[in-house]
Amino acid sequence: MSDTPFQRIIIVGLGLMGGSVAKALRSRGFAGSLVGVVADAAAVQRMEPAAKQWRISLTHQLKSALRDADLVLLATPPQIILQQLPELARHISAEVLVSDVASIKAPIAQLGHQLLGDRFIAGHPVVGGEKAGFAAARESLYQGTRVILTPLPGQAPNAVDALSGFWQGLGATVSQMTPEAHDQALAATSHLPHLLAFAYMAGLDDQAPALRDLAGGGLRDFTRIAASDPDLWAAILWENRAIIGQHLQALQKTLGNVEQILAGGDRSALRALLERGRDCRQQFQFPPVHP
Ligand SMILES: O=C(O)C(=O)C[C@]1(C(=O)O)C=C[C@@H](O)C=C1
Repeated sequence: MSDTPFQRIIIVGLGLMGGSVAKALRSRGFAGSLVGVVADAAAVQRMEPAAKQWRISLTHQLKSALRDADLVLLATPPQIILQQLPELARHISAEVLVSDVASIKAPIAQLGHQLLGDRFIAGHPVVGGEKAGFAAARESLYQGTRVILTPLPGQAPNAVDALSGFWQGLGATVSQMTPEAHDQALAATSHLPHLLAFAYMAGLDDQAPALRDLAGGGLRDFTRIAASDPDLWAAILWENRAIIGQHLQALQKTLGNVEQILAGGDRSALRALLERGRDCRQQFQFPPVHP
């Protein structure tokens, strides 16, 4: 990691995603300066011992941190990124590259480009976990995973290359698409599955006292992501609500179909649907499972 194009990196938000970037950088030998911007003075105090172990300097003042940076990585929830971008734009110098890790791209890319022009390249490492916070962050999180960058067409190729090189240095494979295509695809592969897992468990709430000791790994695996942070997911789902609404309509059709199959007693149609589901799943290339 000594060959990273950036030597002064600021990570805004040291939760699972930002914390994992910091730990990955240090464990791969990054010797430059690493500053973590956290919410407030209490967070600085609370996180100081853990941050020290990873040679991360902490501050809660974004403005003063920005003085000394060549890469600023926004790793706060999307609703916070949308609030932080204007402050960033007011204080940042011309040479700094800014990126983010949010699951939703169109509104962030739009505002980022509007405020920072070529200096902003939106990004999304397609990996995460239901556990939040710096303690849950892992140095291996990005190893073998995909990072999607959504630059403007023709945007400064040097900056895009530098950011790609940064993520590749952490073990990721980098690709590019438009923010709109990203949000359309991720609605199906990530956002709707989260919504369904949360909604399914919410629907079981009344029966939970009777069912709680009767679940196996099936329910655990199907709903693991319903253990994720509701604030974070409310923001992601809200920002992508129009596209998710379209996907929900398609899903309702599928479920209506299943209902008809069951009501009509069409066992071979049921089997065919399940087979189609299994075969479809086999086409996906999932990221590595981390312990
Ligand atoms: O593994 C999980 O718990 C995740 O939620 C990861 C997951 C996903 O696969 O949907 C969620 C959001 C991220 O932006 C990317 C990946």
